[in-house]
Amino acid sequence: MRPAKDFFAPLAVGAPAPPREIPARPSRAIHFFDPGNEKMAAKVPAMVGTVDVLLGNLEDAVKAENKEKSRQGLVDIGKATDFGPTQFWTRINSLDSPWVLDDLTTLVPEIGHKLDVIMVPKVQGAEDIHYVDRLLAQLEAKAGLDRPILVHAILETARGVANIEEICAASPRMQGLSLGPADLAADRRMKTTRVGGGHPGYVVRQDPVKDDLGVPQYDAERTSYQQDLWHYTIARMVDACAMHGIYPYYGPFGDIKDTVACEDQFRNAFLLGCVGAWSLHPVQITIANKVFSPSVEDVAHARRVIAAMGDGTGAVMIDGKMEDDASVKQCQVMVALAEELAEIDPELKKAYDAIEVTA
Ligand SMILES: CC(=O)SCCNC(=O)CCNC(=O)[C@H](O)C(C)(C)COP(=O)(O)OP(=O)(O)OC[C@H]1O[C@@H](n2cnc3c(N)ncnc32)[C@H](O)[C@@H]1OP(=O)(O)O
Ligand SMILES: O=CC(=O)O
Ligand SMILES: [Mg+2]
Repeated sequence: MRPAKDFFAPLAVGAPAPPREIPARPSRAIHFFDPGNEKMAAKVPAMVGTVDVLLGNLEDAVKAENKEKSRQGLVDIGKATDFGPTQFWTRINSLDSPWVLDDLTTLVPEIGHKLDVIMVPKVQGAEDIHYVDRLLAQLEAKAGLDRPILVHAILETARGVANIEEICAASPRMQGLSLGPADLAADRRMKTTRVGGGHPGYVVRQDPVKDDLGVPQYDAERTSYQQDLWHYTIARMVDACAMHGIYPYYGPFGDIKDTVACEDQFRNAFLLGCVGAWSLHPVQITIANKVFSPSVEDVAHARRVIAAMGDGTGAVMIDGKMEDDASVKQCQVMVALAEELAEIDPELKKAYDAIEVTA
């Protein structure tokens, strides 16, 4: 552990100072594309401004023989594109792969000035972040960058989950965490075969009804409810991120055609405290933008509570419900997010501005 006095010092002579605080930037959808896939890459310039984060993926889903092509494709896109309000991220190959060193030593000098965040997969513990942190500082210094590149870790190993707090605290560059349900399921030896989402076998069943003599009727019809496989891990991730002032994200939802279940999964994550989710296909951008933007009804209610609560202390009744210091704080979270999103999304701004705050 670095002593507190050294925590914010650059890790290489000439490297930019690490951030003291991670700014809250809209990142409802982190949209994945393969920069080596000509069809996908060609769509990227037109996606600027329609999605909060564009992420050039170099890791899983890119075939081994295409790794160099995708890396070069990312360099070309990074150089040629003006990203405007959209953040530009990449997911590098895993730290134990033969490609990651070339990923970092190529990307930082070539397009480091454009990259906002580097996503690191399969992070196991603080030592992985320390490695990336030092190497980035050296490369940034060599490239003469004046702004540090932030680091985002994917939570996709059992060890990573066990070490979650130390990962969040490992560097002032840490921007956030994403849940990686596919790799995590494999690493935990969960008996699933999907990329995120639920499972029809993971249920809680109603107790058997009893007959008039009190005998349980095991064969009688019973209600069962599918449960959320990811609840524990998302909640753990949200707490760790909140504690460290960084941002939690739900990861991939692989059933592209099941837009309804994708929306449910994203909304569960939003309600639990995540700020965004991955989009693997353009159709998922629309879902994420909708789900991770507070609804007009929620913003209207939140503004009403804030107005009624005056200095934020005490208790009031609104529509038969008690509101007090704790509920007004939740309302402030909602309104702060709405204001942040309104700055970059004219449609949302119009909708939020049209709200009339009633007594
Ligand atoms: C577990 C994990 O690690 S998840 C993260 C890694 N995985 C990924 O990054 C996957 C990214 N997404 C993809 O590779 C693709 O979307 C697939 C393979 C899932 C589906 O691709 P397709 O079968 O081509 O989908 P579909 O036919 O619906 O595509 C429609 C159009 O959208 C384009 N498109 C599809 N996905 C994307 C994308 N992510 N970004 C930009 N454009 C896309 C297609 O090129 C196609 O273009 P066209 O109309 O000019 O032909
Ligand atoms: O990389 C993501 C995952 O789910 O695995
Ligand atoms: Mg993965």
